[in-house]
Amino acid sequence: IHDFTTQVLQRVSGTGTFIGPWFTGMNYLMTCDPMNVHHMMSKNFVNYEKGHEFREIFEAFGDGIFTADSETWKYHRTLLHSLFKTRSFEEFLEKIVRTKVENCLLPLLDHVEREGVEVDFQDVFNRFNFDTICSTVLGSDPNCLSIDFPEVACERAFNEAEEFIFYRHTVPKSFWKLQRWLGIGPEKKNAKACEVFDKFLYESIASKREQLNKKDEKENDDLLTCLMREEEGKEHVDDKFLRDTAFNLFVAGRDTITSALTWFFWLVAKHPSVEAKILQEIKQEKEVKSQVYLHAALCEALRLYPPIPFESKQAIKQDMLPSGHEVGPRTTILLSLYALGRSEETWGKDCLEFKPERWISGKGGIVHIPSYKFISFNAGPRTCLGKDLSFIQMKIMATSILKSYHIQVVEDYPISPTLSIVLLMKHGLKVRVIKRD
Ligand code: HEM
Repeated sequence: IHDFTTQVLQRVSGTGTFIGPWFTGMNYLMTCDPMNVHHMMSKNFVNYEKGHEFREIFEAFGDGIFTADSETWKYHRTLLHSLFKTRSFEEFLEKIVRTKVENCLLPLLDHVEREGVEVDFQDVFNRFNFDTICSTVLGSDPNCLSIDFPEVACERAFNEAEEFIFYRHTVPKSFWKLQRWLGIGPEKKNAKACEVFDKFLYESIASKREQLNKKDEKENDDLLTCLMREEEGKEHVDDKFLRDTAFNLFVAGRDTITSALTWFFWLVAKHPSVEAKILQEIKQEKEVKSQVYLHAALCEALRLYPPIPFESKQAIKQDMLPSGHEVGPRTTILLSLYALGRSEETWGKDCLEFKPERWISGKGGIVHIPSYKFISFNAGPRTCLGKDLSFIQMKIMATSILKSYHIQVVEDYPISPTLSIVLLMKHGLKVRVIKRD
């Protein structure tokens, strides 16, 4: 569907109207025009919100940052910004990631190599990231990543709840609402998954409160503890508020990084010259922040395969987009991040090629590309809050793996994207790992 959308948008110069059959009520304006993106995300930001319909579809997100608008969003944004953008939080995350790599990821890959078996890298990254996000947000590690690939109920429930959201995008509102009311079909499965995941979150919150009340907490730096400490006594900081914040951070931080790393490793496996250049850089640069070529290769993977392939916005008042399209109040606008990353007008004739070099300037630094063109981390006031942290984590993981192993994708393995709100691989990424000398 993403490639199809890209082709259609190219034919209509980047913006067009999509009207579903009359009974579906599905009328959208679709765009991948960077000027429209700049207009909606930055210049006239106040006129474009997520809107009520978005909140209905993304019900499981509650009142967290992803679905919030206006004052509620500002409150969440300021709060999370103050927690994320500190040196100590960056160090806390880096320590968690490095420990997990040393204690779990590398031993698991050693085992896989010794046994000579195939492994699904997407599953490995998903498990790694679930453990990492649990440690970062809740301060505890469920150990999903281990050589026996255990089935962890809360992780599975989270996967199901997330996959389900796409379903609500594809059927008329009245249809899913009826299914929800009757408790049947995918709605029933989703309600069960949410119940399991909510139980896990509420239990974690309760045990944190107990620790804080007893004042026997160790020096905990996890986000939930920081939030409880800083916002103590504020009326709205109840269990529901903490649940919603945690859920939003799980979605933000888990599948996005899984998606980015899975497509990155697939692209690197298909481009041996890129792999050789990354390895050469790893030998020279010990600090992840100085690895320019690896940074460029990750940006290139994110351009071609943006983990969040589309976003939706709703206009509040009548407006005119730079492309000349009129939008009325409550018009839903779908932005195809996927199509924008593959637009010939923005990226040139070689837009479909994987070329990290396009990100490197003559002076050897990273070329600055405005976020309304490289939109994988969103643009304007709602730019992703975890962008810098993501690069640190992805670079540590990519360096640790590539330094020790050559990755070989299983021949003829089917590679195609899922139909979901996050661009994962439908069949995972089956690989063999070969130890380097
Ligand atoms: C490769 C990794 C990542 C990518 C590509 C990415 C991309 C995005 C995108 C496209 C949005 C806008 C979504 C929307 O408004 O519908 C977003 C928002 C956000 N991201 Fe990320 N993200 C990544 C990792 C992370 C991580 C690790 C965190 C933190 C744990 C994070 C935290 C957030 C938050 C809090 C927002 C909401 C910002 C707001 O609405 O003001 N992200 N991200």
